[in-house]
Amino acid sequence: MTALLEVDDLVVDYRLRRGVAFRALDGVSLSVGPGECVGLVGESGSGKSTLGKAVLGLAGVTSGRITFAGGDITHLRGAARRRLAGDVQVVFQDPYGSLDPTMTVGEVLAEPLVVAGTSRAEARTVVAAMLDRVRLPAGAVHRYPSEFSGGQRQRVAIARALVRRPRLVVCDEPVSALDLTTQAAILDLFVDLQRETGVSYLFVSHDLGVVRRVCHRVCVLYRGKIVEAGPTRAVTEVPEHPYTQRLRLASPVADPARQAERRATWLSLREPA
Ligand SMILES: Nc1ncnc2c1ncn2[C@@H]1O[C@H](COP(=O)(O)OP(=O)(O)OP(=O)(O)O)[C@@H](O)[C@H]1O
Repeated sequence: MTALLEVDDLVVDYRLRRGVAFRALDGVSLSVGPGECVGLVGESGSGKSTLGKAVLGLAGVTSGRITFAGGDITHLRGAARRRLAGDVQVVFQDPYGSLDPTMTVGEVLAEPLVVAGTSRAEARTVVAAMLDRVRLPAGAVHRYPSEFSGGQRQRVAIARALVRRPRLVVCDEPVSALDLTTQAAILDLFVDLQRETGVSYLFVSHDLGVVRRVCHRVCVLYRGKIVEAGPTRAVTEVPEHPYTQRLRLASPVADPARQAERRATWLSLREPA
């Protein structure tokens, strides 16, 4: 499979003060294929968000290369970066990262379409269909993000990310702030949307249980380096690297009692197709 996103030997240094830098990513390579969901897991501080930011052009790259659909986007800025927004989108942990609280949901969703040249009438139709897809009521267009629950607000953020039909969405801990039942519903939505649209995800999470539910493959990041990568089932069930094993111990996946409880809750919450 030809990769949609390719990250090759990426190094990101944060400059702390004059002459002192911190290496947040140290030679990271990974790829995401079309229609593929690749998980990036690791404990806090391992560099997950930094990788997401580098792909989005929000973190400066020291060395290495990021290519998207065959084009080098490593240092893309300005108008070229804005053009890429049609193809590469993001869902943050905090929906307010992408939702302007002063705009109604209808305005939030229509804005990227209108900016891209869609007529207002057509944008209204696309927005209505998008709201239906993320299972929000049509009346949501007139309401403000602050008038929704955290889970509903995340549905708005997902709709906003997908409204221009991007090819890749960077999902940065998109369910971490939600309770378990809402997490399940939102993760199911990610899976369904991926199947319906063929979009790819780079899915960042500290929780092996979360990536297990959505991802085809998983990469494990430890202190800025990928220490293990492979099919989701292999990495989450029989991890080889000691760090992944430790990560698994910290995850509900590892505890049979909690795993059974969690699985029962999640399965019972699966919405009918
Ligand atoms: N702007 C910055 N300036 C300096 N250091 C930073 C900056 N952003 C992140 N770091 C450092 O880089 C490392 C990786 O941070 P990053 O946010 O990518 O980790 P993470 O795995 O996403 O963690 P979390 O799950 O807590 O968000 C951390 O040690 C962090 O302190």
